[in-house]
This record gives sequence, structure tokens and C-alpha cells, in this order.
Amino acid sequence: MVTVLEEIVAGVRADLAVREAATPLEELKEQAAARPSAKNALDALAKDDAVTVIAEVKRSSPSKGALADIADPAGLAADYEAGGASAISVLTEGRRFGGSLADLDGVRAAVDVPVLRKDFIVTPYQVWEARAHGADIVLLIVASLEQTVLTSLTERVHSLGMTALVEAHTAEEVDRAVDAGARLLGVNTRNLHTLEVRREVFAELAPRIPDGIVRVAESGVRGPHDLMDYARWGADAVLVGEAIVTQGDPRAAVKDMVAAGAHPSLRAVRSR
Ligand SMILES: O=P(O)(O)OC[C@@H](O)[C@@H](O)c1c[nH]c2ccccc12
Repeated sequence: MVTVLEEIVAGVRADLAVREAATPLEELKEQAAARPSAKNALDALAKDDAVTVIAEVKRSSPSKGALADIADPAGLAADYEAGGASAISVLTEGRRFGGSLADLDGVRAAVDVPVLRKDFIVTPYQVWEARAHGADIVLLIVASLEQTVLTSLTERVHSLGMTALVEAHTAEEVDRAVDAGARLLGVNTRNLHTLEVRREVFAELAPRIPDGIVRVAESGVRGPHDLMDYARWGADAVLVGEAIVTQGDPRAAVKDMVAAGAHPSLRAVRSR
């Protein structure tokens, strides 16, 4: 049976072939070299006294369809930054998530915090592309990559000065992410097959992540309460999409989450 992930990756590969034909890798490398160096994502996301927020620019998703009509992704990202987000995630996948590299360009120009390229990365070309468009963090999804490819893509991301956010869904995938050299490890609590969120997956898997690796809880944060659950279970950062793009006032929504992440009651229960 073809999974949702496989179906998305097939579309990503088809779109990638078009871009590869238009822009040779050598040209991308020149564009990447002309960029200021990538920002340090680990410093931005791992705070001793707070759980940080990665706020996502997300128009639609395979599970929910259209979420928000985002005409000005750069303005939205500036609002997220003003609300206190420590990093901005930008979906660049077009077919299912409605994103684009133009969104990444706009956001990069609008904010100072690290920017994550959120896509289905399967080749080094896309990693160069991320850097050429100013990304500081690149998502790598363990479930869609063979181990040797995962390891070499993680090394490629790090060698370009960026940080890989290596995403796992299961215990086995957490171990593979660690083996691949992840320094920033995301547990996505959305099941890839059913697309349903079960937040407790983070509580189950976080203890497997060795100390020193920054832990990100991804998906299913409906508000400050869910962020605090993830924090108690050991998250250093949370990644939030739907709950903030569907808010009338995204800056205020981010601000509430950031405040929850800095809540004094969390200090006693967080280990780092
Ligand atoms: O909208 P939510 O439930 O806050 O989830 C955000 C984020 O976790 C989700 O967009 C995501 C996590 N991993 C991904 C991989 C590809 C595309 C999207 C994602």
C-alpha cells in the first residue's frame, strides 16, 4: 500500500526534476556561497529557563485541507517573531501544503531568527537549495529516508553550517536519527498512516533521546496547555502550525505560547 508520505514524496520528486532542469547545482552553490552564514539554531532553541516556540507558516495540510489563506507569509512571520517565536518554520512543499520557495525567500528577508525549510528532502540538491534561499534549519524525515541517505544528508546539512531537524515517529526512528548524527531531534506525534495526533507519543519517546540532543515536540499543540504538557515530558522546543495560522491574531497566539513556555512552574520539572 502506498502511504501518504510516499505519495507526497513522489510529487516532490517530480517538481524537483523541473527545478533541477532550470537551475544547475553549480548555480545553486554560487547562490548559497553569496548568503550570510547560517544562524545557530541550537543556541536559539535550547534555553535553560524556557521551552521555545517554532512557529510555522502553513496554508494547508493533507489531514485538514485548507487551513488559512496566507497572502503575506513574510508579514505573518514578522508577527510570529514579534510574538517571541525563536524560529520560523516555512513549508515549501506545494502540492499538499500550498508552500513554495518564494515563501521561504519572503520570510528569510523579514525576520532575524533562524528559519526552517520544511519540505520532503530526499536529495543533496534540496539541501543546497535550502541554503541558497537562506534557510538555517532543514527538516529530514527519517521515515522517508534510507539510513545511509539520512546520514549523508544530515552531514551535508551540517557541513553547510545549517542544523538538521531530524524527525522521528517511532522508537526505532529515534534511534536512527541519533545514529545519523542528529543534534536537533523532532518527535512528530502525528501518525503518518492515520494522520491522527497522539501527544503521548512524545512522552513515550523523549527518554530515548540522549542528553545533549535538543528535543522538539511537533504537531498537535492547540494552545498553551498542550505546550506545557510537552514541556513536562522533556521538550526543549515545540513546533506549532495549525493553532496559530487559524487565529485571528497570530502575534498574540504566539505570545501566549511563549509565555507558557517560560512559566516558572516548568522550571522544577524540566531536566536540562
Ligand atoms: O499544525 P500542527 O498540528 O501544529 O503541526 C505542525 C507541524 O508539526 C507539522 O506541520 C509537521 C510536522 N512534520 C511535518 C513534516 C512535513 C509537513 C508538515 C509537518
